[in-house]
Amino acid sequence: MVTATPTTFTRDEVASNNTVDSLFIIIDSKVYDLTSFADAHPGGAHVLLQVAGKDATAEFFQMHRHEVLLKYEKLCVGTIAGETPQVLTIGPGDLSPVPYSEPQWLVPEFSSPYYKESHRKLRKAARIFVDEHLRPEALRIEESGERPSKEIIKLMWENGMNPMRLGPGKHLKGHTLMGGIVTPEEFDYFHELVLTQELSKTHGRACNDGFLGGMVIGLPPVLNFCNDPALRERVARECFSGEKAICLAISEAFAGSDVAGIRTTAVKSDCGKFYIVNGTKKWITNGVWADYFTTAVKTEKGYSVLLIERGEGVETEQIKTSYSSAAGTAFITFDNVRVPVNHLLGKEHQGFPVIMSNFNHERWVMCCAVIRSCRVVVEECLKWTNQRTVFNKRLIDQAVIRNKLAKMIALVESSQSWLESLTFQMCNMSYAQQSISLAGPIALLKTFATRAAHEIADESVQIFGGRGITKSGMGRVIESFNRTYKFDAILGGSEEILGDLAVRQAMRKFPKAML
Ligand code: HEM
Repeated sequence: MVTATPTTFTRDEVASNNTVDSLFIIIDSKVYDLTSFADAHPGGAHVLLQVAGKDATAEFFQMHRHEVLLKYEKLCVGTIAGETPQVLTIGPGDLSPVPYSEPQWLVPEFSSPYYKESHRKLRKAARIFVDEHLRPEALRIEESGERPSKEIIKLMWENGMNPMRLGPGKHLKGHTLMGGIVTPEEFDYFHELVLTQELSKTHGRACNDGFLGGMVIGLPPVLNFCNDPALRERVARECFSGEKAICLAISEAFAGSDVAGIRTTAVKSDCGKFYIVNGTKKWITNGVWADYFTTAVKTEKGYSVLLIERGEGVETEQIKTSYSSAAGTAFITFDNVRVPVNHLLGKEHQGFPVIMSNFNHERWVMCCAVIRSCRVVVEECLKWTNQRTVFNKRLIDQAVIRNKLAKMIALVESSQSWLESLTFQMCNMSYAQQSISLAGPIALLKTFATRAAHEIADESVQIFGGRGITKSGMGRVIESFNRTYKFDAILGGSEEILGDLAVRQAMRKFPKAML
């Protein structure tokens, strides 16, 4: 029996620690003393006793994510003399060595016309941020349903992330972006794509919305259409810094993708200084804790958009959806809310252009995120199929599994290529041109990407089996994706509405000549 704890062991020394009173195992040439852990082991003490004193590397990686070893590092008491651990530990910010786990532009032997050095630096810095700060917070609150902490939003602000998430533009002026990696002037849609894709690697779909998703869609109408410069500056400053939260309040129980169906009304007060707002809003991301509501209302001769501040007559209630409450999805009631007339965004009765103005950008952001999440799922499946043995073969050794993976990889790669091609167009078109020429293609891409997500979610759960429907352990990313990918297929315009929009827009350019 080993009495002291040396840093190296022989395999024979480990073999003699094979009882309940002294239970050692080897995983990847490292020695773990599980004597006092065995009774607390979530998989039971019995399975550990079966491998006591032995090399349990294969058994361990069939049942656990690598991160379990990192979390329980204190159980490691040494290594096997003369052996070097083989399992790679991916550090914060590192690229994944798993094939197809990174977009092509990040694979060393591939080149891309789209990305410069500043995009690569931003990728690295953003991933370090996600690995070190955002994912740990996301894992915690995805489960508890809490609002993202003030500290994390402040950290995002200090790194210039919050204004960057609204894309290129004059709102970036004066901000230091990720320690100065990229200047406000050179920041383009590819920088935004990189940031959005990195931020979506939290493994928590609701948290991705919780981390200021409401600001990404609720603040642009204020920046672009607020008629009162002082109000605009104040709201921008408060929302970027996380001091206050904003959301976009358009959809209602009566109207989802059908914006024209809204019933919330705004009537001018007799004194002419206020709008009196009455009505309800539903499925409003971040609405539970929002201080500002960029709200679509019906006015006497059309639709208008008002910036409503939380106050008397504004009530918000959490809606329990299939993802976590960390997104703060709200049902909102406006009951005789008095809104000062300088809070009108754009022109009275001409709110449609204001409502529509950010839709393309919102949908494009959703494409960036869902496509990256699909790739995370592909990575999980590739890792699992290489680790998991069934019928004495690894899953990857089965042709049927390789076929599923081929389909999933092709869907991710084609979506990303289309996304990059459209992003290049965005970089080279004015805002007005984008509205005319890209609304259809972006709508189609979103529809395609969420259909791809549907296929990928379906195949991934088949590959993971029971673990794909289990919230913890090996399949937790797969379970979460299956529960939440539909949010992208509905929010920002449903697949059906967007497909229809794209074809209708194309028909406007249909030549008069007959075939
Ligand atoms: C350092 C050694 C080990 C640690 C720290 C550990 C820890 C854990 C943890 C935290 C879980 C909960 C699920 C998860 O979070 O993944 C778990 C589950 C489990 N463990 Fe271990 N474990 C160790 C070694 C082993 C070994 C060697 C075996 C098998 C011989 C084993 C078999 C299992 C089983 C069967 C489950 C349940 C998995 C499931 O239902 O999918 N564990 N273990």
